[in-house]
Amino acid sequence: MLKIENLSKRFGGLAAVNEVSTSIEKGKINAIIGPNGAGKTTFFNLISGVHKPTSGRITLDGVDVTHLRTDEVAKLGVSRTFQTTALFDNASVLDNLIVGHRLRTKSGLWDVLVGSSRLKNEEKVCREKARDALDFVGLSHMANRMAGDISQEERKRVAFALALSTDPKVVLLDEPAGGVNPDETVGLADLIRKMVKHGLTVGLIEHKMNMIMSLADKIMVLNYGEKIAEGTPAEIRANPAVIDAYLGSEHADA
Ligand SMILES: Nc1ncnc2c1ncn2[C@@H]1O[C@H](COP(=O)(O)OP(=O)(O)OP(=O)(O)O)[C@@H](O)[C@H]1O
Repeated sequence: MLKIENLSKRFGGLAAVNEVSTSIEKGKINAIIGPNGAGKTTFFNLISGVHKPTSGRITLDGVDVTHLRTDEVAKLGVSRTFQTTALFDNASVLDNLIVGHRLRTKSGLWDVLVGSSRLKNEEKVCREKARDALDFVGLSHMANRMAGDISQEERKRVAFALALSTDPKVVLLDEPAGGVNPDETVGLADLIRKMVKHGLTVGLIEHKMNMIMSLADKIMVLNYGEKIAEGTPAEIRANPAVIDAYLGSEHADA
């Protein structure tokens, strides 16, 4: 699905991502783990067009997407969530989703000024997509709640809904279970499994090792920007380099 070849990103003298080659495999949960500052979020930022790579190549189903902008990558089917879910706290959950969707599918100013039929149609589609996404993540009953009044776990679900509202093929989830309790983590893991069951491909960054080990089909381990291992959960758990760099340390949460 996504093929990443020799991908690097330098910030000044720092190689945040260094010559990483891997793939995000279709219909699978592809996890990325590693210590704080290992380059995991930067890796997602490169794939989703937030940062331009210093070198390397990214292809999506054979199409070169290396230098595309975020909105262009989103239109081709790559969507993502962020570590912190920025919502408009004084707007309803549904309105947050509608605005989020519009930001990703915006009509031109001309459409807005003349109230074109394209815009009206887009608005209708947008509202339907938002409701479908809310339903998928189990928050239909929260549609009219103020975003500022919902729990951290519900914010995480809204983040999933935002990512799903653009009909992606691949969803990149950056610490989806950060800051939520163990029971809620199980619920979010179920939701990730449901995404895959519905045909989505998932990229997953997470520090919660129980969650990663039970969910991932494959795990890539980054350390100081470099890929130090890749394999099944069982292979990764037994890999001495990974234990040394990450699993044996205090970084990985249960
Ligand atoms: N925009 C930026 N400008 C300069 N340096 C950056 C930028 N983004 C990330 N870095 C640096 O790149 C390195 C990798 O950071 P990144 O956030 O990708 O790590 P991470 O593995 O996601 O960490 P965490 O688990 O803490 O989220 C860090 O040293 C970070 O300080």
